[in-house]
Amino acid sequence: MLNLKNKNIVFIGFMGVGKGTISRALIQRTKRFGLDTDDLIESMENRKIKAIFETDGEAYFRKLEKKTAKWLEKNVKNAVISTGGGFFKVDNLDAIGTIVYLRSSFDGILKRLKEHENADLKLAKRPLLSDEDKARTLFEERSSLYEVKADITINVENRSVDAIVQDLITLLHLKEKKEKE
Ligand SMILES: Nc1ncnc2c1ncn2[C@@H]1O[C@H](COP(=O)(O)OP(=O)(O)O)[C@@H](O)[C@H]1O
Ligand SMILES: O=C(O)C1=C[C@@H](OP(=O)(O)O)[C@@H](O)[C@H](O)C1
Repeated sequence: MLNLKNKNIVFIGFMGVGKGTISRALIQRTKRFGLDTDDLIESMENRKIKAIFETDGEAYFRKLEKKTAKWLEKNVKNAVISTGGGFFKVDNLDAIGTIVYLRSSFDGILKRLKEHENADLKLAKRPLLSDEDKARTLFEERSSLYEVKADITINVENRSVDAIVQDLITLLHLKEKKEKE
């Protein structure tokens, strides 16, 4: 069983790359509890992310992410945490846990989202994906930044959820072993 000194495992990466999906699969494998920062924000505000962006704008949403990050650092341990695509910019990311970056190309992410049976819904709930050109620019701006923040980077393009989770567990065990030495 993973110990990692009760550290949280925190997923970062671009919108739609699979943070929620991989985090839920890891929760099943490790029997840890899981949290999602967008879900925490939606319950704190009692409205959807889309409505928050529409009514109060992105800057307000980013403040809520910072507040969530502080709460996680102070109150949560031994959990699997999935985050929104811009959450990685909070000041205290490192203090929340072991950071796992899920990496894919932009086209790989779009292809997957568009193939999904609820594709329209998946795209509509993400305000920053509504304009494909702008989303591509954002992806290019963020790609190297995610990499810098990561303790572990995993390639997820064209790979099954099971294969990704298996790799991740191996890498987490290796990290655990190194930290014990
Ligand atoms: N490895 C994968 N293989 C196939 N489909 C995936 C994989 N990872 C994610 N998906 C699908 O991609 C979509 C976006 O995944 P999601 O976990 O919601 O992304 P995020 O939380 O990063 O925004 C979902 O429809 C999900 O089922
Ligand atoms: O990339 C971003 O800045 C955002 C990603 C979204 O989460 P997902 O990555 O789960 O789509 C959500 O937090 C919000 O729409 C902003």
